[in-house]
Amino acid sequence: MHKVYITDPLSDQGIEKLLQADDIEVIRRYDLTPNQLLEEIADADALLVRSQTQVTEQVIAQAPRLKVIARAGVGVDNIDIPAATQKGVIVVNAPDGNTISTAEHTFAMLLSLSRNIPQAYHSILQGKWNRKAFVGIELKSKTLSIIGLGRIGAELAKRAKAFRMEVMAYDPYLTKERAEELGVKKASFDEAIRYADYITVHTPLTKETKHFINADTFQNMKQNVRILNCARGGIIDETALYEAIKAGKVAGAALDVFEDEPPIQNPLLELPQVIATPHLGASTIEAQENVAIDVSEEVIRILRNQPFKNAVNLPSVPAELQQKLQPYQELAEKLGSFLAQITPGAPTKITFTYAGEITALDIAPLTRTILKGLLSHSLASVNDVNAPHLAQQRGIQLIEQKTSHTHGFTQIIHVEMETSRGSHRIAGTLINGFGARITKIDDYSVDVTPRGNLLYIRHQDIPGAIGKVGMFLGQQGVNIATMQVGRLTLGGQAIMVLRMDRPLTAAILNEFTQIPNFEEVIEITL
Ligand SMILES: NC(=O)c1ccc[n+]([C@@H]2O[C@H](COP(=O)([O-])OP(=O)(O)OC[C@H]3O[C@@H](n4cnc5c(N)ncnc54)[C@H](O)[C@@H]3O)[C@@H](O)[C@H]2O)c1
Ligand SMILES: O=C(O)[C@H](O)COP(=O)(O)O
Repeated sequence: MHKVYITDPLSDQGIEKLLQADDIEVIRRYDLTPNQLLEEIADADALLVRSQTQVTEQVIAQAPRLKVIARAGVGVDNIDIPAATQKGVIVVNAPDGNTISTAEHTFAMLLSLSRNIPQAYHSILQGKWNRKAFVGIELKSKTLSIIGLGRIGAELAKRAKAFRMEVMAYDPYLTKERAEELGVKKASFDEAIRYADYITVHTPLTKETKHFINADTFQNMKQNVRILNCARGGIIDETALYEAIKAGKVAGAALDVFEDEPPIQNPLLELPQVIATPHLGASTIEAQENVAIDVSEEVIRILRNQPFKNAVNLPSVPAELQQKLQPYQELAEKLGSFLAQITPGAPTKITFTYAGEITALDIAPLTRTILKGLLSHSLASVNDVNAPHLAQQRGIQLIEQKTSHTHGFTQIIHVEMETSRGSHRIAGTLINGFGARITKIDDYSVDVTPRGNLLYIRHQDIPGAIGKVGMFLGQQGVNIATMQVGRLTLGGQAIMVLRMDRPLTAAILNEFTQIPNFEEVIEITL
């Protein structure tokens, strides 16, 4: 039974599939202190959060069974992604489900800011009828600059256009075609800042966007500019914003997010020009249902080892590619595993070479799988998520290449591993109707099904070697299912690969290695 912990409130309708799954137990624990969280989630297989739960390195370390952290929303800045990646924990989010709600909320803030609606409401509740104090401005013909024209930025642009605003956007990934399609002017950062009547930020919070809007930026803005942040606290420097409002440069600000949430004694909230909401961008019935459905489905797929879509710490593999690569996955993992078992020493360089039909595909996911197979023999808890990271951490050089040399096969995957104690190579293919085959080990051509209990023997090619192996294993009651012999020259070095019906005991293996002329005897489990 998989244990799924939900530590921020999610829509009941949205998590229905999780609640109904026979193999899943859902445990809901809200408003935990950081210490309670550490105590509670020790047996979690999955953790579902919104923006409130801080999923730190310590939290991840505390949950050794954790396979997936799912963020029911967009921003993953409350999750320590490097720590999750290192531990092989998949992080998924729900990038699409709250786009419209957040764009609408931003637009509501834009209108509220322009017409002083929150301030006027507050005043009327106090019994006042002060029409002069709340004279606003129209949106029509004003310039709105959108910093970050992604999903939310683009939806906001459409709404602003409908209100006949001039829309400018700064986004380094914005193409001319996309800007034209949305009817927005593609601007430089400086232009977006200099000519705007309203500036709204819709980027993620990253090292680059932290304090993107700062004291210097405010200097370059128009007098009486209005500022909005419904993305992430920290993109705008709050101290600089406070000073700019106080100095009369900024006429007003609308904030849904803060550098520290909840904002306690934040001086910005004392200014009458500032309107604020408590991180409500995604808080609609629809958005909450959407994101909860999205992450519930992802979590179920991941716990059941099925393909999933929105991993933040794994390059996404389109479903069509995933389907085409599927038949190669087993071969890839077994090649890595076999090679690791015959190659002693610490890996320094691994070269992955692909030839034939397979080169038409994006082979990066296969490289990750081979690497997982390779590293699993020396490291604990390796998976597709952390394998490249673990290799990089250990200074292993990874080379991925494609070639046209198929050596007569439709496709070939070739892996060479160099270690502190030498190097070995392995190649394999998929044979139509027969499945995966190892076709080469170092320079020896073989035809080995990479499955089960194998015995790899390196020996001198002398008469009687095969008989000795058969006799020895027969005496031990071990049946040989298949046997492959590879040699380069008559009487030279040779190898044997046997498939046995059962594994050998340590004592039998030890006795085997004592037989003269068998230079290396390695039992391989695939
Ligand atoms: N207030 C809320 O409740 C709420 C709800 C949803 C999302 N958000 C936040 O809104 C933000 C945007 O979400 P989204 O779904 O539109 O994301 P998105 O990934 O679709 O869009 C982000 C855009 O920012 C651009 N960008 C990245 N770095 C940039 C930079 N240095 N300068 C300019 N542009 C840059 C990207 O190219 C991208 O187009 C995120 O921070 C997210 O966490 C907040
Ligand atoms: O990044 C997001 O999706 C939003 O900030 C929403 O956060 P929430 O799920 O805590 O409302």
